[in-house]
Amino acid sequence: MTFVSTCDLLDRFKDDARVVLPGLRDFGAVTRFSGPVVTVKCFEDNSRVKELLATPGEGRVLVVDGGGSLRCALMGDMIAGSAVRNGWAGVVIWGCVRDVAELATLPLGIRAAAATPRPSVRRDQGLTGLSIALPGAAVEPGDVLFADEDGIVLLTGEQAAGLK
Ligand SMILES: O=C([O-])CC(=O)C(=O)O
Repeated sequence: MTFVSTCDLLDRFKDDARVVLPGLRDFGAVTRFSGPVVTVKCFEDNSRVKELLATPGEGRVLVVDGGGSLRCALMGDMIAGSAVRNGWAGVVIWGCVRDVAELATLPLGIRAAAATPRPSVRRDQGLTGLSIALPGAAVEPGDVLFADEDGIVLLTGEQAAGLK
């Protein structure tokens, strides 16, 4: 997908573009990324994140509503490496990551609230394909997410299809 800067998107779509509140940090080696959204909602359990990132990403972005938990990490270098091998454009997590030094070397867009060394416990819980939320912005499966140095913006698939 053609990359358009988040500032240009706001100039064009104004209040019709959804902007995630500032605060998610950049952990990957790719700072600018975009793609259609796949959603996960989970809490301190990264079963769905691991599963989905092991399937073909086809340039999509996995958006994880982890409830903002700072108690454990929903992705580390093994799962992020699987995302790279499977062609995901990025992973945006309202929650934590770990293995920060390794994540910084991976050709993947990665945004998360913070880092913590504690892994999550996989109990096979969490749902995919739901309407979820990042701070300040609702996120629907099939939205298109754009991330760059200025922030994270969401458009509907229809709005994004009109960008050329
Ligand atoms: O396995 C996990 O839960 C997270 C992790 O450390 C990795 O992806 O390397």
